[in-house]
Amino acid sequence: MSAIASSMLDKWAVQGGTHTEFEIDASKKFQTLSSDVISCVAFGSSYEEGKRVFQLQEEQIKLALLAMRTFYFPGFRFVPTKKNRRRHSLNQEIRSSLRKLIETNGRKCEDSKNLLGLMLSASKTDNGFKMGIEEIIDECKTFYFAGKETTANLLTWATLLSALHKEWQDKARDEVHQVCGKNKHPNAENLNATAFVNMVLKETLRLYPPALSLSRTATKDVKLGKPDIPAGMQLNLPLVDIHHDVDIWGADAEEFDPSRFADDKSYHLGAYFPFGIGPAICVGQNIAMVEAKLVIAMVLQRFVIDVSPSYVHAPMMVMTLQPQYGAQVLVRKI
Ligand code: HEM
Repeated sequence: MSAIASSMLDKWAVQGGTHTEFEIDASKKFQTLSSDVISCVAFGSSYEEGKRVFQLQEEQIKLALLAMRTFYFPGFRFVPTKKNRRRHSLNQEIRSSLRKLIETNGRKCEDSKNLLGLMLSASKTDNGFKMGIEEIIDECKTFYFAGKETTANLLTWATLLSALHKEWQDKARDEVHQVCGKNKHPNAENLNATAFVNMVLKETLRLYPPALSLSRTATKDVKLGKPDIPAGMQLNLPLVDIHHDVDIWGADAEEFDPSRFADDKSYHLGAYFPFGIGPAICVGQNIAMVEAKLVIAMVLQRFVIDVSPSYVHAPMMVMTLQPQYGAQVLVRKI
């Protein structure tokens, strides 16, 4: 991870050339970085190899959003309209790209402990947990999707908020320099001691949670307080609204204040749940937080960040919460 982050930051420095300060779109940079990290850490491949899958999934998201905004007639998805045919062919192409990727990288992953290696070992066991290739492809699809957008958005909003709140950026950088040094890559031990970075990330996840809401379907009749919920009813948990609720967070709920998470302060499970809640809670939350802490710490080690005059604040929901016109920031080498 640190090698991938370091290579991205080297490219920033080259992009700046002789300029002391230059503009980057943090959103684009972090999309590529998190794609690379998930490809490498989970599947032992690189962004270039997984690129086609990411591109196809982006097109899938656009088509899924269109469908979600349209009135749905049961069975309509089987009608061979132009969009439905494209949806089908995208799914086929993603599956065949992943199948090829598994064939190419599978052998070298077999002895490694990455996700693909573990799934391939599970495909060879004779116990009740044997996984078939189609199941492995399904899991890969989920991990590619879940691992890329969410972490990229956390990094993007954390960078923007640090640029807007220079006092927190300075505190976090001083701490990183003190704990990890100015030139060395942070490691697992010293990253744990970067309390301010952690607080900034947690507050970012409160104000700009990548997943805005969760949905659940009642499997049996239940009574939740006063309302009766019949089996089969779909419930929407408006995570973002709860994270901004003044009754929970106080009158300054809209303000960015990482000190809410000082001294590892935790909140009620139903008040703060950026990674979901219950048995379906995000399986990638630890890797996502390690990645985010590492990348933010490495950015702060090398650059000072300001919001660019060209940045337009327009958070937009595209499956995850993204900046509609990009996240333009000015970076200055230290
Ligand atoms: C900041 C980053 C991330 C956020 C905010 C996030 C958030 C979430 C949320 C809200 C859910 C739904 C949980 C629920 O329904 O209760 C979820 C599920 C999931 N996430 Fe993440 N996620 C992040 C990063 C990742 C990463 C890096 C991976 C992969 C390495 C990942 C893999 C998954 C998977 C596989 C699920 C489905 C779990 C299941 O249905 O059993 N996530 N995530």
